[in-house]
Amino acid sequence: MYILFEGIDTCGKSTQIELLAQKYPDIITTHEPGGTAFGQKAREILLSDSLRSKRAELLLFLADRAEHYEEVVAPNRDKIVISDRGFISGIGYALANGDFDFDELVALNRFALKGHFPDRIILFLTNMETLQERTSQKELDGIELRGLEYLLRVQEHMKESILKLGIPHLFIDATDSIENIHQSILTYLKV
Ligand SMILES: Nc1ncnc2c1ncn2[C@@H]1O[C@H](COP(=O)(O)OP(=O)(O)O)[C@@H](O)[C@H]1O
Ligand SMILES: Cc1cn([C@H]2C[C@H](O)[C@@H](COP(=O)(O)OP(=O)(O)O)O2)c(=O)[nH]c1=O
Repeated sequence: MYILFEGIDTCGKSTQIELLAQKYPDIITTHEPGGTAFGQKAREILLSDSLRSKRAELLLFLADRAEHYEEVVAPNRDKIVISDRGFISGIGYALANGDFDFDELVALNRFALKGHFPDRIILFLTNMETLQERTSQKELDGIELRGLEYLLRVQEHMKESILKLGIPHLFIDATDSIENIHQSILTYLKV
């Protein structure tokens, strides 16, 4: 089973994935961008936000996704693979960042994933207050420096995209406690 943990920066994805990985060592945990050797190189370029072309940025995230699918997801279809981010980030950040068309982005991501969209998506939904509080605790990367309003627009695009695509999902209140969120996820995944 291929599961995405999705949401904007600091919403709590990594914290929850770490809890699951500790409890269920057989779960394969990974992330985008940077889940492969190629992806690590792509991640450096992408997080520096140094590309002039928004299309170049999109295509580099798609190349990371294609390599990640080939190297990490496809060989483990018989296991539980949880990825910290995936194509919903791809669509959400691109829609908030430039004049891209939703259907075009879906087609490009379908191509990168060889038609294999995730089986489940868990989307963490945060708010401005929590976003301000948590981003103030960290050094922001180039994409995060586009601003908190940008990130909240990304979040809206993520939510709309999941609903439009009809992929089975769970929306999480990212402002809830770590333990409550953990229990909600265990119940949803029936683990
Ligand atoms: N439910 C929560 N309540 C309070 N703080 C949280 C919660 N989940 C995560 N955090 C804290 O918020 C910060 C970002 O969490 P993280 O899991 O790294 O988010 P993401 O992976 O989505 O960027 C970390 O300092 C983490 O300890
Ligand atoms: C996977 C992906 C991520 N991104 C962005 C989201 C993040 O700002 C950045 C990845 O940084 P990362 O540190 O992995 O995210 P987080 O801060 O949530 O731990 O790249 C895209 O713009 N498009 C994509 O397709």
